Amino acid sequence: MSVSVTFGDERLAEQAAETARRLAAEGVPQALAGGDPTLWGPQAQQEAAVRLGWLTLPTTSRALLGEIGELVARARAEGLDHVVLAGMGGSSLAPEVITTTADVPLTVLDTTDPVQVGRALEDRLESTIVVVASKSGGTVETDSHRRIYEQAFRAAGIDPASRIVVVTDPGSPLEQAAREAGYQVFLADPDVGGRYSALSAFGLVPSALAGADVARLLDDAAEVLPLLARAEGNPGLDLGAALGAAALAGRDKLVLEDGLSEINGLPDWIEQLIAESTGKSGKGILPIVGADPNDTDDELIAGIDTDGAVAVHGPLGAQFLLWEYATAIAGRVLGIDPFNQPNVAESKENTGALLDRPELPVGTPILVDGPVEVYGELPGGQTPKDLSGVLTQLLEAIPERGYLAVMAYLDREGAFDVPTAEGASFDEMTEAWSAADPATLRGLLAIRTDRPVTFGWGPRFLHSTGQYHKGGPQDGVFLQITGAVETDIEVPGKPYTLGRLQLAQALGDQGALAGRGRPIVRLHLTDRAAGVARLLEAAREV
Ligand SMILES: O=P(O)(O)OC[C@H]1O[C@H](O)[C@H](O)[C@@H](O)[C@@H]1O
Repeated sequence: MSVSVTFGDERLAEQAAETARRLAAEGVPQALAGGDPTLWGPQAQQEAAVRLGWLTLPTTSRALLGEIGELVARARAEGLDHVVLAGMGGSSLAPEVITTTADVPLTVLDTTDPVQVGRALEDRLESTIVVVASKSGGTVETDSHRRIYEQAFRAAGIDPASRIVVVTDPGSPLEQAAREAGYQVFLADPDVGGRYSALSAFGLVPSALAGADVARLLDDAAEVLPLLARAEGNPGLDLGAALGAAALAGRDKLVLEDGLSEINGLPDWIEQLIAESTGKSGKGILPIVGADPNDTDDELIAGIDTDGAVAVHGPLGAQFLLWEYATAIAGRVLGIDPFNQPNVAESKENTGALLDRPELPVGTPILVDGPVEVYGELPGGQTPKDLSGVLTQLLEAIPERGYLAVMAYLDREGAFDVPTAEGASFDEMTEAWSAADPATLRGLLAIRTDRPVTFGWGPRFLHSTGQYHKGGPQDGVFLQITGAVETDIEVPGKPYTLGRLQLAQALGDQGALAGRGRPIVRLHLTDRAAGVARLLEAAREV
């Protein structure tokens, strides 16, 4: 196995080398590899003391392999061939990369979209096994999924205890509920934060059930371990020094490229790791996924097994550990605590308060353009005549070093349901999917500006880039998209439906962003399919 960090940019290589030398002289690599919690200053020390367990996971997680193997064998013997993972952020992003890279199917539920959850429920319930994964055990989305699946299994005459497996931290409310219900429980290492948990039970249990070789993942990570205490020839130090030094020098937009890499989807996982770890106290590195570089001077291109100003080569297990270590190093360089997420709770609290109200305060649209209603206040105060005018005004409002974030509280797989002509070629099908996919908006807007345009699915991004949006540099402009719900799903035992929760999540985050004075507009699609089509059409007219 070869693991390396290489530089395609001389200036960056020099800055990184200088920073790495300084860190080595301070004894940082050795101290980090040894789990020293004092590296991020006195304020971070208490949290860091219980957040460095990821450094030993490549060896400690091996103890889980026996029990995981037995679970996999049982699932196979019982013909449970549909693996569903309910988990947000760090509790699902790693398994998603592991299984897409291994090319094995896993249905990930990190959404409150009723259409998307409904599709999963209708898919092979009789042979479904659900992994409910939540470190805290209190995450509302995951709690809702558990309740919904319990009811669905019971209604189908299936004992939920034979189909629900839980991954959580010891002592969490989910552990208690799971024990009472008789579910199999995997307890994760509590000294590992969510976004650092790829090589813990959170990454391994669902991935193994789906058919990925998780022992191999640990082997590949274990090979990196001995390098991490080194002052020289330490790829984690080189990467962390590069990320930190570049950001300090103003290159704080991190374009993640994975070109023809065999590792599939790692940028989505890195996005959470970097955004939540660094985006706070008005500082941070903004990860940009799925976008072409703009060649601006605040951009840093990082390649995963492909070229870049900095490039990281190595198998997936090694990549996980390297990026985690590098993020901790970058945190030290930037002077932030890489283990907390101080602003995530705000939107959640807003959502909770909104759900207590009899009606959600949606407001009155300032403009209606066919199937798209526009809510909020446009920067500049004037209301344009149509949707493309709205998009133009948002693009014009992006500050010099800022960005536009598109946040779609919609069904992330909906585009694949679009009817395609019989006998359509793959290219024709791709074209049809792209024309029905809200994510297509990102690229259409990106070509109208040289500022970064990011795209996130709500509420998934709330557990990832949401921290950066609220805690990082206050130069974002925000575009929310919500959609009408035709068939809603009740959350058993709760006074809300998924649709209401989803809308409350959008409004809760809107409140947090608007409260910071950030420009934010919500587009509501009164007909989802027609709304996406109109939106993409309007973006082409900008
Ligand atoms: O695993 P859970 O406790 O359910 O948490 C899932 C996610 O929730 C929060 O929003 C955190 O900011 C994330 O870092 C975490 O990954």
